[in-house]
Formats: sequence, C-alpha cells, structure tokens
Amino acid sequence: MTLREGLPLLYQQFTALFRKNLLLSWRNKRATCLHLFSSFFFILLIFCIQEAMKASDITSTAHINVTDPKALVSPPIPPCEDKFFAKLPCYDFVWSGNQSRRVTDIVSAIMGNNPGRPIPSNKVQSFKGPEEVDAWFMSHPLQVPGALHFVERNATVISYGVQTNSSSEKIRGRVEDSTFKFLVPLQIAAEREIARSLIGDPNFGWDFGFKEFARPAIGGRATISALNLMGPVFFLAFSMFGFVLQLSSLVTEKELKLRQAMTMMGVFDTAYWLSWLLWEAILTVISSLSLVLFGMMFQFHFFLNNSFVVVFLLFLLFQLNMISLAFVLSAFISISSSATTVGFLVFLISFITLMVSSTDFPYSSTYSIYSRVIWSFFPPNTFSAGLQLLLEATSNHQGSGINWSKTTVCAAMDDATCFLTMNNIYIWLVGTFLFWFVLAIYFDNIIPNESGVRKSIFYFLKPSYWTGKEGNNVEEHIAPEDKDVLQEEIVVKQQAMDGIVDPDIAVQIRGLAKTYPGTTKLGCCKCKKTSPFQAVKGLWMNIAKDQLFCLLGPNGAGKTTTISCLTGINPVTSGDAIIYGHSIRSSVGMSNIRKMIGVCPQFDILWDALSSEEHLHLFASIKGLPPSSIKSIAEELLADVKLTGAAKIRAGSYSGGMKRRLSVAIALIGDPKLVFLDEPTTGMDPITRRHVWDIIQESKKGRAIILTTHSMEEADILGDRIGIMAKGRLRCIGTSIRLKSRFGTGFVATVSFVENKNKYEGAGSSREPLKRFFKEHLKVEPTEERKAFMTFVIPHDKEKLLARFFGELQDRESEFGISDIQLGLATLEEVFLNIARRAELESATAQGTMVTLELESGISVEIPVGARFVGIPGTENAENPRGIMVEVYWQQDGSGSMCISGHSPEMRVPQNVPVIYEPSSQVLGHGQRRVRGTVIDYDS
Ligand SMILES: Nc1ncnc2c1ncn2[C@@H]1O[C@H](COP(=O)(O)OP(=O)(O)OP(=O)(O)O)[C@@H](O)[C@H]1O
Repeated sequence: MTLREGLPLLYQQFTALFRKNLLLSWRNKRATCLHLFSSFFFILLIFCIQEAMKASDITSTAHINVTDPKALVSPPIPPCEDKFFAKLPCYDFVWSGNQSRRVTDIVSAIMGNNPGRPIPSNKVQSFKGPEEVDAWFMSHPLQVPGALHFVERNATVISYGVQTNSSSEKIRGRVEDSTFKFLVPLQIAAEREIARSLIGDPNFGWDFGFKEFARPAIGGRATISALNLMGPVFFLAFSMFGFVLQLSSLVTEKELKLRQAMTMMGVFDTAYWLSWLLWEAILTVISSLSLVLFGMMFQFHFFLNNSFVVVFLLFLLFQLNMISLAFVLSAFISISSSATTVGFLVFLISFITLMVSSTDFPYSSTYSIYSRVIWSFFPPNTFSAGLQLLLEATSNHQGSGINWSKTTVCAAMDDATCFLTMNNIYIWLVGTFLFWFVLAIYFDNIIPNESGVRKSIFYFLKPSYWTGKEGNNVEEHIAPEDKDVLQEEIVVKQQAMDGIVDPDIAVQIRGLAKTYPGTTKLGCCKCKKTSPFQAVKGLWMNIAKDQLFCLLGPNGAGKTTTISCLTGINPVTSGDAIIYGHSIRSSVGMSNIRKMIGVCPQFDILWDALSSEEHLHLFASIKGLPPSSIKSIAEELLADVKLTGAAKIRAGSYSGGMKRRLSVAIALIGDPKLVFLDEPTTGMDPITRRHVWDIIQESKKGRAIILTTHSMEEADILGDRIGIMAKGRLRCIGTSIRLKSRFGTGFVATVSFVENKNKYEGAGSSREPLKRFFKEHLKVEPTEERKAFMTFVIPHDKEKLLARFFGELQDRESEFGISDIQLGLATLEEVFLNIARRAELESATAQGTMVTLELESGISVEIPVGARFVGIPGTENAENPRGIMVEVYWQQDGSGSMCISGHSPEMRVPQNVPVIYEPSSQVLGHGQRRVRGTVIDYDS
C-alpha cells in the first residue's frame, strides 16, 4: 500500500486532526457552549447592573420622560436624622444672632410653623455670631445639616444667610442632594418668618414652589457608566473561557502522551498547530459574533453606536491573541488541572494591568515609547486601550461612536497627544498574535516535553536541523561479560565497519546509549540538582526480519528508553540504530522510519471522548493511508482485536483490556514493517491475553516485532529471540532454550505418583526411598513435595549422569509408586531472576549497597543486594571447616528493586566453592552484633 507523502499527507493530517478537535469540542458540549455563549451571561449581567443602578437612583428622574414635572411647595425642614451619615445627637439646624429679640422670635416662629412637624427646642442650637457657629462646626462635625445667620440691620431690614453641609456622602449608591433637601427648606422658612415679622402679620401667606424642567429621559448615561465600570473586566473574564479551555486541551494531549503518540505516527508539527489554530479561530469568530450581537440585542450604545465591524474585530483579534498566549503557556505546563490556575493568574495580572491602564499609562507624553511597546506585548493591555477608545466614543448620549472610516482618526484634540487610533490597536493585535504564535512553536521545541526531551536554544541555527543529518559518535563502554552478548556485539561491529547491510536484518542497533540529563528542582530554600542518569549503556544487536524479538528486564532496566530512542521519541546520547537502512540519528531517516513502524506504547494513549473507530481513522490518516482504504482497514483491525461491537463506543468507557487491544490495533495500522509492543498485554485477563498472543503471532509474518513484557510465559511463547537487559546493559541474548540452558539453575524433574489410597497414607515413608535415591545419585533434595508429585532441581553439572539415572528410575517406577516422570529445563522466570540478581549484585558491589538479612537463628547479616549463597562469618568449626551458609530468596518490589523474600535452612559451605565477595570488616550497630556475609559462588 502506498502511503501519502509531502503536501497531500500534510493536508490529510490537518483535516484528520481538525476533525478530532471538532469531535472533542462536540463531545465536551458544556464547555464549548460556555466558550461560545458565555457572552450572553456577561451582557445580561451588565444589563442587570445597569438596571440596578437606575433603580438605586430612583429619586432621580434621569431615566424617564418628564412631561409634567411636579411642583414642590414649601418643603419642611427635615429632621437631622434624615441626613446621610448624621452623627447623633444631632440638631435640625443652628442659628446665630441670638442677641436680637426679634431674631429669636423669628427662629421660634420657624420652629413652630415648620409644615407638618414643629421643631422641638432641643433640636436647635443658638449662637451669637457666625464665628461661634464655625467654631462649633469644627468640634461637632456632621451633627447638623444647616445653619441660619440673622442680622437685624434696622426696623425694616433683617438680613440672613444660610450654610449647609454640602459634602455629598453616598448611601447604597445614592448621593444626597443637600441643596434641595436642606438649604432650600431653611431658606424658605427664614424668608417666610422674616416677611411675617416685618409685615407684622403672623398669618401672612408665603408659599414657595419649585419644579424641574420637562424633558426626555437621559437614557444613555447609566448604560455607558455600567459598561464603563464593568465592561473591561467582564470582557476579559469572557475571553478567559476560550483561553483556559484551549490551554487545558493542549496540556491534556501532552500529559496523556497523545501528542507523543501522534509524533511517533509521524504527525507534522505544522498540521498539529494549524488544526488547533483553525478550530480555535472558528470558535473565536462565533463567540465574538455572539458577544456583539447580544450587546446589540440589549441595546447598549457601545454596540449600537460603534460600527459592528470595528467592535467585532477588536474582540476577535483579542481572543485570537489569548489563544496564541495559551499555545505559549502550554509548553510550560505539564498537568492539565493547572490550566485553570494559570487562567486565573493571567486574569489577575490582566486585571491589575487594566487598573494601571486606567491611569493613562503608558499612552501619554509622560511615558517613553519603549514603555508603550513593552506594555503592548501583553494582549489584555492593547485590548483595554482599544476598549477605552470605543467606550469614550459612546460615553454620552450624543457620542456617535467609531465607524470603519474613523479607525485611523485620533480621538485626541491635537497631534501631540495622539498616541493611539483603533487602527494602531488592530495592527498591534495582529503583530502580537503572530509573535506569540511563533514563540509558542519555538518553546514547544526547546522546553522539555513529557519525555524530558528538548532541542537546544539555537536549534534552528544548526545545519543538522535543515539537512536532517546528525553526528554518529559511539561511546566506549564496558565489554559484556556474557559470551553470546559479546559475540553479537562483535558481529554487529564488524557489519557496521564493513558497511554491510544484511537483507535479513530489520534493525541493527549500534552502541546505542542514552543518558538523561540531571534536573534542577527548586526547593523552598535551595536548588536540588540530580546527576545525569545513564539509562542505556551501549547496546549492540541485530533484530531479524520476520522475527519477534523479546526484550526482557526488571523495572528500570532501560527497555522503554531503548524503544523511545528507536521510535525517535528520545534522541540518543551516542550510538545509532539502522532501521531498514535508515538511521534514527537523522531527521530525514526518522521520518522515513515513522512511515514503516507501528507502536503500542506502555500506557494506553487514547482520547476518552473518541471511539475506537475514530481512533483508527485518525491514526490511519496521520500515517498517510489513502482515504479510500481507511474505513475497510479500520474495520479489519477492529475485527482482529475483537472490538467490532465496541467500535462506536467511546474509549473512556472501555475496560483496561479493551484499551490495550485498541492500542495493539493502532500499532498495526498501515501494515508496518516493524512493530514495537511495549507490554501490550498488561491488565488483560488470561483469555484476552491468549487472543492477543494469537494476533501477535499472526502479525509476525512479513515484519519484525520488538516486544517488551514482564510475562515470562508470553516471552517464552512468542519470542523467537530473547534479550534480557538489566541496569541499562544487555545481559544475555538467544533463544528461550539457549537462555534456559545457560542461565537456569539446571533441569527440573517432576515425579508424579500413582493414586493409591493405602500407599498415599503411608506416602511420607514410601517416598523416602525415592528421596534417598535422588540424594545418593544426584545429591539433590526435593524443592517441592505435594500429595501427587515431587519436584527436584538438578544442577547442570550432573547432566552427564542423567541418562543412566533416569533409566534406572524408570526401571524402578513400580517400586517407588511413580506414575510419570517429566524432565525439563528451568523456567525463563528463573533465568530472568538470575540475570536480574546478578545485575543487582554487580551494581551493589560497585556501589557498596547492602541490605540486612535477618536469619531465623537471630543473627543479622549485611549482604550485597542480589547475593544468593551467603556464608555466615564466625560459624566455622571442626565439623564445618568453611562454616555455615544459607541460600537467600529474592523478589522485586513494586519499584523494581530486589528485596529479600526469605532464606533456606542453614547448610554447610561445601569445600572448594569460591568466594565472590569478601567483606572488609565487621560492623557493630545499635548494640546488636551485625556481621557482613561472604558471597559464595555455589551456583557455578
Ligand atoms: N525522562 C527521564 N529522565 C530521567 N530518568 C529517566 C527518564 N525516563 C526514564 N528514566 C530512568 O531511566 C531508567 C530506565 O527507564 P525505562 O523506563 O527505560 O525502564 P524500563 O526497563 O522500561 O522499566 P519498566 O519495566 O518499569 O517499564 C529508569 O531508572 C528511569 O527512572
């Protein structure tokens, strides 16, 4: 099948990824709707605030048409408690001129004739002159709303003055109008009573009235002030939805290694970024459009008077800038749940800069052009400046707003103070959008990804970036101890030196090594730097076509790192690998390799919201399969992994086994010539596992498979050739039988007994002769003793004796009650444990890592990790000249480290067995005697 290449492939990947983005948004309807239509809630909120402002200003007639204004006739002097923030005890008014009898009478008349409420004498204070009143004011702030000052000039002239506390305190958003509330009533009362006194008629009528103008409602004022007050913050909050959602989608793809999976399948970065950009641009257009339309629907002058295109463009460009910013920040975040926190932080910073912007900073002559340029790189700042221009253009009822032809016109009166036009804002927003987008792609390359891989800061200046060729240095490494591994290394080195490309070889690994750089972690007081870690220390091997190579090894051995290097996820530190003639060190070679490999990574790399069918369609498109064949190939693969019934169900609801099967199917898309399966059957039940084994077995034809597994049974059944790695090195390589015969403890003989009740009752005693028979001839004890069978492990060195021994045993079958004898090699698991143990021992010896073995006899012995037969110093005597030893049983804990699971009964150290590790000294600890054990090579 011919796979697509170049531009057609880029276009195919782009459309497939775009469809994926669309599906993800569709399946996440709630978030998408919030992104698209949250503008409605913000506009509604501004509308409600505007209405609330109107309601709170209920005494004002600003919002209604005043056709027939009501006249207020001689309003009374209000009680002082009516004053907003009056300080108690308070006085209704104070007055001066109390040395005049006539004035005193006038004031008494004011108090007594106050309409509807005569004023009691304790609510009024009198003084001699205005100076005394002022002094009293100073010591009694807010205790009186007004004062009257009378002067009796002569019999016909009494002059007076009025003082009011005009401070405009607000209460619940309402401002007190002290002139009409206090000043006018005091003035009317004073004039009325002076007139009556002068005329001499206490009933003289004095009605004073006033009323406002008849006029239409001042509709725009509150609308604009609600938008002025809340608009910038609310519009910023609205654009945060898209920002946070985009950030979270990108980080989720990174966190779940979905991006890595797509890279392994050969996705172009251009297709990836463009697919997100186009999808987000569409969402942004819809959300900006809905914001402007809702604004118009709620009759805001800002949206009605400014031209539609001018407002829409400002919101669109700003939101696109926020998307670019989300792209940049996604390079620095590795956990999707942090997206909301980062969104909140960006909102907070934007809010602060918004406040700063309201002080004219930096768009005035006081500030330098540099501060304006730097300030404008943060999109919310430019946006708020643009918003301010549009708000000012509609700030009063007559404001005609800005239309397209006025976008180049400055709002300022003279050229010297003209720093911004709408056109400048648009140009800046387009510029910063492109700037942040390019920066996002740059950071995506240089910030360590989920595998800790990053390019150098000046990667684009390196010739290798453009030519696709990199160096090929091979570091010297310690020669392997194992003869098969050494032989393999010699063959590969020779072929590499001669430049021979064996047509039967799919992968040739040439001294592949990987060192992870140390990382610096910021603690509360100091930085903690970890040292570089050598995960793979020089691998040399050939992997043949049409074969399944099984890579085994304990946790942390370096298997996944090796696969990551071969699939181009991790760049190698030194060495190389040639896959079907292409080097993994060259970017051109790697892109060719990606077309012919399939990868089933260790962890399921799937979108919960996509079905298995959609996954296969997506990955098939990324690989470049012709669109016409994708449907049938997906159906075929789904049938192979028995997922046809669940083809349309979302992967999020799959069981662990179903997810693994889907991952296997993804790895087999496009008939790859080399398939990497990293622990493909983890979490599967035995039936499903066997089914997947069948699929893998079938898939061997015509391709090479590299499989890593922790199941020895799987390796035994599927592996044509097995390599065991430990501590970054290849420890052994060969077929299963070869490994078992070389590294197993020997042969395993299982003797089954005839089912006979009488015999069985005496089984213990009737089996003694058989045990003696094994002991006398082969010097072995049973390792397992059950009702129906007994198992003996026979060391390799007894191989020559076996033919005669088993011949004799068969002859005496009836005597021993034997029904069947089975002889086999040790299991692969035993081989694995032996190799792992040796590697641990080697590293523990090199590093001096010790663990404590608590013997049943009560003695504690310090031994190197992995040591099998341990001699106990101080137990030597005449009977046991070399002392006592035990066999230590090891197992791996959850983290892959070896730990002691038990030990055998104590036994004599045989003569002539060599000591591998001799402790240099004995140590004492916590008052308890602790000795270091010797390691005995009893196995060899
Ligand atoms: N990005 C990384 N940075 C630093 N060290 C790493 C990184 N990835 C892996 N390692 C270390 O490299 C060693 C090899 O890891 P690797 O995942 O290759 O082991 P493995 O054989 O695949 O183990 P497992 O069976 O658990 O998957 C481990 O000690 C691991 O901690």
